[in-house]
Amino acid sequence: MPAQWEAHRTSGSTIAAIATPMGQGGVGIVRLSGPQSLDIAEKLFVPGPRFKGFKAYKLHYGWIKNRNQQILDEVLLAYMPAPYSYTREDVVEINCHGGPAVLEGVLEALYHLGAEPAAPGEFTKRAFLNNRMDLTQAEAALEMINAPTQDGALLARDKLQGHLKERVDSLRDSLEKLKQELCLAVDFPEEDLECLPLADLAQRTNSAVREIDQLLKAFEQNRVFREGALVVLAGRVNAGKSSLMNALLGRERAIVTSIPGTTRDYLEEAINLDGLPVRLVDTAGRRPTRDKIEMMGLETGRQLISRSDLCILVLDAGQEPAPEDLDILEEISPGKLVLAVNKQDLVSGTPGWVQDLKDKGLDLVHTSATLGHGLENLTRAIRSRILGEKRPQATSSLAPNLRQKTALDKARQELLLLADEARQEMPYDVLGVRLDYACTFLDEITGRIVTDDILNSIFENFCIGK
Ligand SMILES: Nc1nc2c(c(=O)[nH]1)N(C=O)[C@@H](CNc1ccc(C(=O)N[C@@H](CCC(=O)O)C(=O)O)cc1)CN2
Ligand SMILES: Nc1nc2c(ncn2[C@@H]2O[C@H](COP(=O)(O)OP(=O)(O)OP(=O)(O)O)[C@@H](O)[C@H]2O)c(=O)[nH]1
Ligand SMILES: [Mg+2]
Repeated sequence: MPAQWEAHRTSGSTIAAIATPMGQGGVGIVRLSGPQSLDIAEKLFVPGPRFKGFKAYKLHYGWIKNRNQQILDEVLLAYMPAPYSYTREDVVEINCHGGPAVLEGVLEALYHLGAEPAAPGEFTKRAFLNNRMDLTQAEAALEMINAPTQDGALLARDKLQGHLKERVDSLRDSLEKLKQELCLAVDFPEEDLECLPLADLAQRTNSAVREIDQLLKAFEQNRVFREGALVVLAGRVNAGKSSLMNALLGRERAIVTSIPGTTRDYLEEAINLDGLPVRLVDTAGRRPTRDKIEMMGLETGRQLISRSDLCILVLDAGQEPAPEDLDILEEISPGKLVLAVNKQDLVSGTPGWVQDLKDKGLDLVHTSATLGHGLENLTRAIRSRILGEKRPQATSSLAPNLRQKTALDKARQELLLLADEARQEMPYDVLGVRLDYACTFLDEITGRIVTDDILNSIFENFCIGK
């Protein structure tokens, strides 16, 4: 462990928090970590008749008292002694009935006996500081909780298991080794050591860059599984955007009326499209307007479209595309566009202009939001526009998160500079400094080098009790 963290480890405080969500549940867990965990829990626990002392990793049946020494709830209690626990400290978990009043009563009693409230992510932070996991694994715990779909969970699992850490560490080790070979040539020039040939250096730098590129590619490919794809419904007023939003969600989320200009602001809802997590956004319908509020809504819509992974242009099958629709057709590349020709129930046959759009090779589906027709085709079109035919490769594509990606970018940049400087035959010690920088950026990913700022920015996103 880096020396700077010794202080944290020996700080000796015992933290407590409710580890399960607030609300009613079958079971709710209150968690303690730190040297006083068992002492504190013991003072509140009234064991059942078969209890013969606290055994590690057993569930002990009994009752728990509140801070006034009244029996509060029937519980199961687990004791996990250091260092074989989640945090590597003594951990006690109290499994209560899952109601907020019970859990708060227990927590209050723990505070009363000297436990301190845990900060967000503090259990996992302690696990990291005590070397039970590296930073990529700590982040994976959060990604697991936030995973919007099962595929997203599989990606988090790979990192939780330490596969990203292994990849980054082995890349770092190869650069470290390269640097040692360079330095040997610098430090003992008189010994006539064979210098590392520049061609070797170039080749090894190159292969490190390629390794980084693979990880960066996985970042892009898997982004939608971590965050959800942004899909925006757009088009002229009254085309049926809000109706389609509701139909896809399966509930009446957005207001629908026959009055053009019903939606003025945007609405966002999360939806799982056959495993693809989507943030579906309904926007204000387009039309010429001087209304200030409506203009603001339209501007918001435009910004959403520009950030979107996919735009669904909703057209009214009974009307030729309006200039506003043609604007969207112009603005957006066909790869990010699906046309939904809606109100299909009101027309018979395929109007000529629809055929023209199809002939242009645009992705087009016929829908009737009110009858619920064409929704599967629309879902399929959205999926295949965003994903192609691929699903995430749960075992082979290790996907860095944004923080990790940013550090990889920086390491890659150093390696490219190194390659450049090697071509200019710069001195070996100059080249060595580039390798040092690259290693430093890789170390930021795993947390071998870490600042308080990095730690805070990671763990402030956790929930309390994790
Ligand atoms: N009740 C409960 N469920 C939970 C957790 C928890 O902390 N408590 N977890 C929390 O995120 C996750 C499981 N992760 C865990 C990771 C390590 C250890 C642990 O005690 N490891 C020890 C002992 C391992 C062993 O006995 O083989 C160790 O690594 O030394 C516990 C949970 C999900 N479910
Ligand atoms: N017959 C038929 N009517 C539809 C269909 N989809 C929507 N409508 C009707 O068209 C009208 C407008 O629907 P909305 O969903 O509010 O349209 P919008 O595009 O959100 O409109 P704005 O919010 O004004 O931009 C409503 O009266 C809907 O009932 C459809 O597929 N078939
Ligand atoms: Mg609407």
